[in-house]
Amino acid sequence: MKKIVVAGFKGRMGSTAAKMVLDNEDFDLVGVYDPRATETSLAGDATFNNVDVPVFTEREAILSVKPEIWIDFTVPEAAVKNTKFALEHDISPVVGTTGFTDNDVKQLQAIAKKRQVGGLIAPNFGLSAVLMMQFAKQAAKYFPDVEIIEMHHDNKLDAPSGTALKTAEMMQKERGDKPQGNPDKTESLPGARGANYHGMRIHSVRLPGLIAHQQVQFGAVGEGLTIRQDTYDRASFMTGVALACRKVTDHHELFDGLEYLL
Ligand SMILES: NC(=O)C1=CN([C@@H]2O[C@H](COP(=O)(O)OP(=O)(O)OC[C@H]3O[C@@H](n4cnc5c(N)ncnc54)[C@H](OP(=O)(O)O)[C@@H]3O)[C@@H](O)[C@H]2O)C=CC1
Ligand SMILES: O=C(O)C1=N[C@H](C(=O)O)C[C@H](O)C1
Repeated sequence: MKKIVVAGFKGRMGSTAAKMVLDNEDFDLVGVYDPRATETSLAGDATFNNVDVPVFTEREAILSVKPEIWIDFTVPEAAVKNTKFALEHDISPVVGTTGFTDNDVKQLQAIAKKRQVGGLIAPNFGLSAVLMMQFAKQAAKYFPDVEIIEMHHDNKLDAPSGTALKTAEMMQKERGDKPQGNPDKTESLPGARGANYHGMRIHSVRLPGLIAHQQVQFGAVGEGLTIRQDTYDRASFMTGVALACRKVTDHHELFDGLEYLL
């Protein structure tokens, strides 16, 4: 049984992940972490079947339960520190928190390499999203004019989404830099053309009722191609999180994307 700790266990994703760990016979939930938690155990919390799992508010204290895997769905400032802490204590991170900079990822990969600890940072654990990114990368080679429209629930903190940024990065490797649209364009409302990533435009929609959705829309002379992915339930992310928890300890480096473990 893999001993797992979940950081951000009160959040939308953290609570879903903690329940997935509890429900999986290959996994043992040895603790949950939130520095602002006031309870000391999950016993008494019906969301988690009243199981007696310790609640930690201090990172150091987590070492007492000897976790092998650290699942993280928190906020970027906390997640970068948590991932560093996990790697430095030979705990394999499985991180879904978005908002890591390229520099954060490089520094954490260096620590993982030095300590020979396996881990994963993935902006999206949904298989449909991983495929959408790969299809978009393929298409960008032939259709360099492209815009990303990502759509999320209105409680989301970061924009653009981690998935949109990763999609743009992957497409940029194929198409390079290319300004799009009319060079003489004007914007009577600032931001009307969206964020600019090496010439590609990214538009972030935030609405109640949505979970996570993305459309990658390509245009060329006389034709167009749209690749769309929809998340209808956060449970869909758990296939990828569980897969990562099973595989990550077989490795000795920190991967940046679920595709490296598929
Ligand atoms: N990779 C993927 O597939 C997915 C990634 N995400 C990403 O996961 C992250 C979380 O999303 P979501 O669950 O919707 O957000 P929520 O706001 O619902 O949850 C975030 C949780 O983090 C907790 N938290 C805040 N600060 C800390 C800290 N210093 N240490 C530990 N926990 C802390 C919050 O607790 P408190 O209430 O006490 O502040 C809260 O419970 C986001 O970055 C999001 O983009 C989301 C969906 C899928
Ligand atoms: O905050 C979310 O909800 C999601 N965040 C991730 C992102 O920023 O890409 C993954 C998914 O889109 C849901």
